[in-house]
Amino acid sequence: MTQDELKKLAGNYALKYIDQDDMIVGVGTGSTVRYFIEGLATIKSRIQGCVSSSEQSTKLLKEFGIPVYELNSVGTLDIYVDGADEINHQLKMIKGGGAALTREKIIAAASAKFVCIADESKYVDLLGEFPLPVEVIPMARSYVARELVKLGGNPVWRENVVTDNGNWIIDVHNLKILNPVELEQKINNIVGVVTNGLFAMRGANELVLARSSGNIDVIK
Ligand SMILES: O=C(CO)[C@H](O)[C@H](O)COP(=O)(O)O
Repeated sequence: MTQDELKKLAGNYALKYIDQDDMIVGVGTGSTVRYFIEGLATIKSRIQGCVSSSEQSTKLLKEFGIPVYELNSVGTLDIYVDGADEINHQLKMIKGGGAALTREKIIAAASAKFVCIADESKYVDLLGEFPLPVEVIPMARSYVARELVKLGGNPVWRENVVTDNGNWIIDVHNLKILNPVELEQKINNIVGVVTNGLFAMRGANELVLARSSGNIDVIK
């Protein structure tokens, strides 16, 4: 199966988590989530709506006629479904390839359960081959980059990308992430960093993993 077919498999499988009527579902961003949203559209009469992690997902949800709520107007969400750029065996992730990491992290924090949907290529032993995205306040870009070098990384500014929050992204290459929780905290402590793409303090609760064979494994 192609990677795209596997993403679709994982996205569709996650509909099983919509197991009550009138749920408000947290949705992430990206090509795997796109399939989840397409699936949600087929059961939209059963849900109340969604909280969205990006302008891109909001647009798609609205095109499908799915109501989109502000996070501030709802309580704790039962479920948040999102993809990942890398996920390890402890279900800690690198996210932010689509530059939506900050809103994704906020909704994940405000949800009781985080279900990650991914194809097998994302499942890794060690995080860090995928460059770690860091969202920064624009005026802090070069200061933050110098601090990231001190942590052993090779920061590269993702030019021409402005996040939904009006900020910039630095991708940090060559990090061997042996302690994701510690690194997440260290990077978040650099002044000018909004957040970084390590989802380690709050990882996923379950991973819906589409194996290249076409089988789905649910890893908890
Ligand atoms: O973190 C993300 C966006 O900020 C995405 O979840 C991540 O990039 C995976 O995307 P895709 O499903 O397209 O491979």
